[in-house]
Amino acid sequence: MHKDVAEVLVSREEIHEKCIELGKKITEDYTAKGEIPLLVGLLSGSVPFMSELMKNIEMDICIDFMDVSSYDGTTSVGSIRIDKDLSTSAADRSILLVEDIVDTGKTLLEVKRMLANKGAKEVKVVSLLDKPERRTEDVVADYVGFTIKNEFVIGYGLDYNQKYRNLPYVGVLKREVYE
Ligand SMILES: O=P(O)(O)OC[C@H]1O[C@H](OP(=O)(O)OP(=O)(O)O)[C@H](O)[C@@H]1O
Ligand code: HPA
Ligand SMILES: [Mg+2]
Repeated sequence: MHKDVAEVLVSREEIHEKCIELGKKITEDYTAKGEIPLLVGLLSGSVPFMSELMKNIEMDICIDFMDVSSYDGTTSVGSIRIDKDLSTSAADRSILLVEDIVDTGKTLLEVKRMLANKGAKEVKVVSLLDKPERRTEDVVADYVGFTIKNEFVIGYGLDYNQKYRNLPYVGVLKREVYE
């Protein structure tokens, strides 16, 4: 375990199993409604989860990425900045947004609004983690891997000041690292 991790919340094996389960459910749901989703990953946090999840979706999906940022250290700055927009047209597409975590919900709410403004037919969300205690916005993910307690987590895409994204598990960051 990394020296800055207080506790492992979700192991790499649990994430692996969850991605199989979520991929199966997403395949079934989209097959049933006859839609091919455009998977949109939010950079940078969604990268490890998206790469694991997409391998378990058995349809001819397309993928794209957006880069939006809202966090400085452990603090949500309240407004989001777009650093990279979609390369594909969102018009009339069934979009499945891929997130590492839904925390306050601000990022998700803004991105959902942007995609709706671009004419997306549907915007659903799959998130590896959900931290409902911190929610300030009325927004939910349609598919959730793990619901976690209100602690700052790192690993499997999640960072603290751009560090720890490569850890193969999700862990709680030791308070002494940021206090
Ligand atoms: O629900 P919220 O309170 O909006 O927080 C969740 C968002 O914040 C983090 O992204 P961040 O802006 O830190 O960018 P990153 O993915 O590059 O780390 C995380 O990856 C989510 O996208
Ligand atoms: N860890 C890392 N990034 C985050 C978190 C978190 O707990 N919440 C929102 N962005
Ligand atoms: Mg971040």
